[in-house]
Amino acid sequence: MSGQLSTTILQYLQDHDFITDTAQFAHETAAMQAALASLAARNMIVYSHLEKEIWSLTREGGECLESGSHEARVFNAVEQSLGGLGPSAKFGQGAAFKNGWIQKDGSVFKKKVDAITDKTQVLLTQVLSGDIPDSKTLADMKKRNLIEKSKQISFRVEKGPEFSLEIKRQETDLTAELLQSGAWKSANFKKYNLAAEGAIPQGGALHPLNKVRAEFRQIFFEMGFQEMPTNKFVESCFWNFDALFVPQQHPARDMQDTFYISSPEKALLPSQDYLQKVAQVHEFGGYKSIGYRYPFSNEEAQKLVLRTHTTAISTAMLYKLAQEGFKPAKYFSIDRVFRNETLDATHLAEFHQVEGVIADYNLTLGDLIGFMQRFFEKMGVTNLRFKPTYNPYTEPSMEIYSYHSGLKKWVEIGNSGMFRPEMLEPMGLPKDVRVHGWGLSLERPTMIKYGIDNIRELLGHKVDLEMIQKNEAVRFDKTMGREKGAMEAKDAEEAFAKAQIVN
Ligand SMILES: N[C@@H](Cc1ccccc1)C(=O)O
Repeated sequence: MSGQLSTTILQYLQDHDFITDTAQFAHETAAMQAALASLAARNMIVYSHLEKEIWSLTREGGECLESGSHEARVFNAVEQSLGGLGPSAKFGQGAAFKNGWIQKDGSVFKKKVDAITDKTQVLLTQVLSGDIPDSKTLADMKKRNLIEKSKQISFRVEKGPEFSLEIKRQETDLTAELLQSGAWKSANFKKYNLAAEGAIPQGGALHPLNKVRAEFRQIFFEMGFQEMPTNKFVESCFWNFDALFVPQQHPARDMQDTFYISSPEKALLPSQDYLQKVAQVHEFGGYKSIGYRYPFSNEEAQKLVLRTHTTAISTAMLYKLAQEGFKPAKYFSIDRVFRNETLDATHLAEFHQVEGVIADYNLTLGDLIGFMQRFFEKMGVTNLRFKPTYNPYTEPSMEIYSYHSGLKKWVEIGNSGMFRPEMLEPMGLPKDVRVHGWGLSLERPTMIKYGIDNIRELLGHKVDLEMIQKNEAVRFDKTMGREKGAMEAKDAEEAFAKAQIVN
């Protein structure tokens, strides 16, 4: 509280009982209000707002007050030179003519009278002192941009029940000292300000990707899936490609598509036995396959990459499952993958892949289609179609499409398939075990749910931390279409229809 101003107010009230208008103190409004609010909180004063419309001079008006009106300046300059007058020459001529101050003699201006009274300047002085001229004159001055109307806030103040000249210290806390000394009996306690806004708590906030990830995880857990350990970004080409029966010449392995690691230079290879079997199936086939018939290179298999899909982890998990003695399993993961993409509003060089794998005896393509329908239904996407496609590691393979009612077309939302025998049998999985797999990106549904249309606002160095902090903790309207009041199935379907896998 500004002590000086408070003292002035109290002093004045002591002598006068009330202040009709604090404008008389010519003090800044905000400081005045703060001082009054503080005194009022102690019941020392009572105050109310006054709002007045006042006329004040514009910058131009101020200039005219100082150097004379435009017309007076024209009058004074005529017969010498109007050149130095600037815009005043233009503005003032008309009025100087109208006032009968000047006349035109051929092409030159001449004075018509000897002396003038600058009425405009006089009026400006009046306005400044609060002496307001008649409304026609006011309107005229306003039109000439000399004066403007503004609001002035001031206050009416009177003594309050606790009025005194002395501002007593107010206690904010009941302390042990106050209690022990007995001072609490006479102490003056500061009132709680229940209308004060609390301090914004410092703390972390969940990123939208984390929130949507949590929703996907929930669906997977509900459906009996176990989470795969995806906590490593670097993979060998063996696990990222070879074990998946991706030929060593496949375009996806090109530098343009995949980030290679230069140091360390080499990864460890898996067991000699498994490596042999994988090399064998690439070179010569087996399990009713004719293979790719090229010389398999261990060096190529040992190269290190930033994993291009989490299917590398699924593959290692399936291998482990085979080693430990096969039991039916359902695995999922949601984690980061890297691809050497051209960056644009919907593509980054890294994104998160949602991936699922189901391994069981004698699964069919029908089982996969049925499962996909149930899986996507949990997210509110009910209208699915499947289109045959090609993946080196699945056969058959299906792109998953959903009808986008906004775009009025079928849009790809995921990729899926049944892993090939060339991939599964070298692992030692029983022959009648079939494995479903599918994947989609986490970014696309998140962008749709949170209304973000540029991926760079979601991930990377351009992310606005405030956007993350201010995001709702819970989206009541946009959950996966399961709870009451959840996103309309149609909207959810549309949202997910946009969630295309980046492949
Ligand atoms: N790995 C695939 C997704 C997929 C996983 C498993 C089976 C089929 C497809 C991708 O990156 O798009």
